[in-house]
Amino acid sequence: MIARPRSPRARLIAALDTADADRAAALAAALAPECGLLKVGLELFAAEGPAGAARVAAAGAPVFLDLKLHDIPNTVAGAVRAVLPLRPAMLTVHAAGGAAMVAAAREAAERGAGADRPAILAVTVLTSLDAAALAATGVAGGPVQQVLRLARLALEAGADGLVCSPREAARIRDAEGGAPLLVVPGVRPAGAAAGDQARVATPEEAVRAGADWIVLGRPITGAADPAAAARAIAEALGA
Ligand SMILES: O=c1ccn([C@@H]2O[C@H](COP(=O)(O)O)[C@@H](O)[C@H]2O)c(=O)[nH]1
Repeated sequence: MIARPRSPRARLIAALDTADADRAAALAAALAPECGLLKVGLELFAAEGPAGAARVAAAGAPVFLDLKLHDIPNTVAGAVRAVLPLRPAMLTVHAAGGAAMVAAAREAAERGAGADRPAILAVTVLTSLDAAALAATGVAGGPVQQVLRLARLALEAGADGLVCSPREAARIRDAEGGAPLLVVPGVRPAGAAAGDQARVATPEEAVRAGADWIVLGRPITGAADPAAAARAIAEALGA
């Protein structure tokens, strides 16, 4: 399983959100030397399938397969088995799928790949949801409470780590300690547009709050020079 990052550059995960495999491959080639991992998400996977992910992996950096699996345990276990040949370093499931589903994902990964398995990360509360949007889904108590509740559930069920916003990272560290891997999207360099992200902070704030890895998409891929944008973020973290 993937080890914690040892340098500012290694902390950086570039999200390659595009439906175009040629563009994803070009971004991957430019960004592999500048980042710890390259993230393949729903957009590329829905458009190009495992072949799209394989083109990103060909750039040489470990791949974070951010599929946010959320289904009955048997189906999630099958999906985990199906993506193992891509050898992802990280794979996401939704904590809201419940303890049995998270446990099924972990077991399928272990059985299929042994020590070489991907880290199973549980997404807590999407960073695009503010308190009002979360309340509208029927969840009372606000994002922090819900993140902490889902974090405990997922870790007890066998998740290796969590996906949360930078706003909850420190609270998770207080509650769960240093062991869980913490992957944090909703990160914006000072002055960058938040877009649809609701719970955001800067890269430096996210790392100070306890993030192991930070995920940035549009601030990197939307830049005129994505490699330079990634380098600037790593430099701000002390590279
Ligand atoms: O709660 C979550 C979980 C995953 N993501 C993913 O991270 C990137 C963020 O992209 P930006 O362009 O930097 O906003 C994207 O791929 C999401 O699917 C997230 O944002 N929030």
